[in-house]
Amino acid sequence: METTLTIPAESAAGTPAVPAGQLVTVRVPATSANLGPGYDSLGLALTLFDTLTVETLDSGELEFELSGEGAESLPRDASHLVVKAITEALHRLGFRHAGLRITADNINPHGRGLGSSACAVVAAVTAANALVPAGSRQDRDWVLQLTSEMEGHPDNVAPAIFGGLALSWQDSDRYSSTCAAVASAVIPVVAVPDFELSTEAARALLPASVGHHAAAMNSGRAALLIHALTQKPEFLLAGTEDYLHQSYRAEAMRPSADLIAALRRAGFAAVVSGAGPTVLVLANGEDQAAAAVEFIGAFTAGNTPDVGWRVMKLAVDVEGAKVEVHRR
Ligand SMILES: Nc1ncnc2c1ncn2[C@@H]1O[C@H](COP(=O)(O)OP(=O)(O)O)[C@@H](O)[C@H]1O
Ligand SMILES: N[C@@H](CCOP(=O)(O)O)C(=O)O
Repeated sequence: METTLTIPAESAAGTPAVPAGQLVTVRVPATSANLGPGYDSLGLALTLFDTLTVETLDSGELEFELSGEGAESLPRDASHLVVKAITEALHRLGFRHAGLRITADNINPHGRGLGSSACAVVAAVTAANALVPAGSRQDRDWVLQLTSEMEGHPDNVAPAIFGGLALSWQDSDRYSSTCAAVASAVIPVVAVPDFELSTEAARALLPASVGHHAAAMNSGRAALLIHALTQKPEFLLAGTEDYLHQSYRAEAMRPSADLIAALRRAGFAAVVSGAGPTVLVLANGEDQAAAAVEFIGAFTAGNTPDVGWRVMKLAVDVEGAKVEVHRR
């Protein structure tokens, strides 16, 4: 999560409010970005979902019903990320709200590298877009532009919007993304530790530039990774080698870095999920996925006794953000 977008106070004057009583629900998948060498460009949607319901009010109030992740700690005012993103999205669409009831069931763990902030802004912007009249609504590319701007990089928001494996890139003022079909043998396994690392802090650890050799090595692996993910999973281990970010961040997530090194030595394609500290294994088939779960259990029991890990065998979500309009 990078950008805080603010609306000038005077711009709200004269802007129509979305009528009260509109009700939409959006379901958005968690995402694992980077996948090793795909820093700020590759991301995979996972079958772990946050659900956001937004109702427009005319009371001027903000009401919150929060459950799951962050229910006790997230702010219950205009500084809540979902409220900020809805407010900004409505502004860009030529509207404002006159009060909101936010009901959020957050399953995606926060600050763990599974794209929770991207999940939140995609849900919010998608909901805002569904709340305005049909003639004012925009397409999913518009959602990609705004949410990438909010996040500062497109690699989480693209798979959260479109589902599947998203390959994203950036021109000076425009984000683009396309999807590739993941081979059915590829099974994502995540090990989520009980400590957090904010994406902002993890990005601050990266150098301003890297050498030509590292860039060349990384290009080769990123190209190989797409082939491995889509057609030849036997190349997943080689294709997930990264030269741009993981080594610089390792000290900030030592237990995760140790687990990844051990998994890779044992032949599993393990990487840092997003900016960490979650560990992602891209398993080649059910047997390897089961073996990865077992390996993680045994390694962490013996080597990271102070860290609690939640290990989940997931699947690739191919639907992306789904919106349901209850009342308009
Ligand atoms: N569903 C949500 N509702 C409100 N704020 C959220 C939500 N999800 C994430 N956030 C905010 O984003 C922060 C995590 O963002 P970030 O550091 O980018 O980690 P992550 O890897 O989980 O995206 C949380 O601490 C919280 O402030
Ligand atoms: N490319 C970004 C991805 C951040 O993902 P998150 O899930 O940790 O927010 C980065 O590596 O900083």
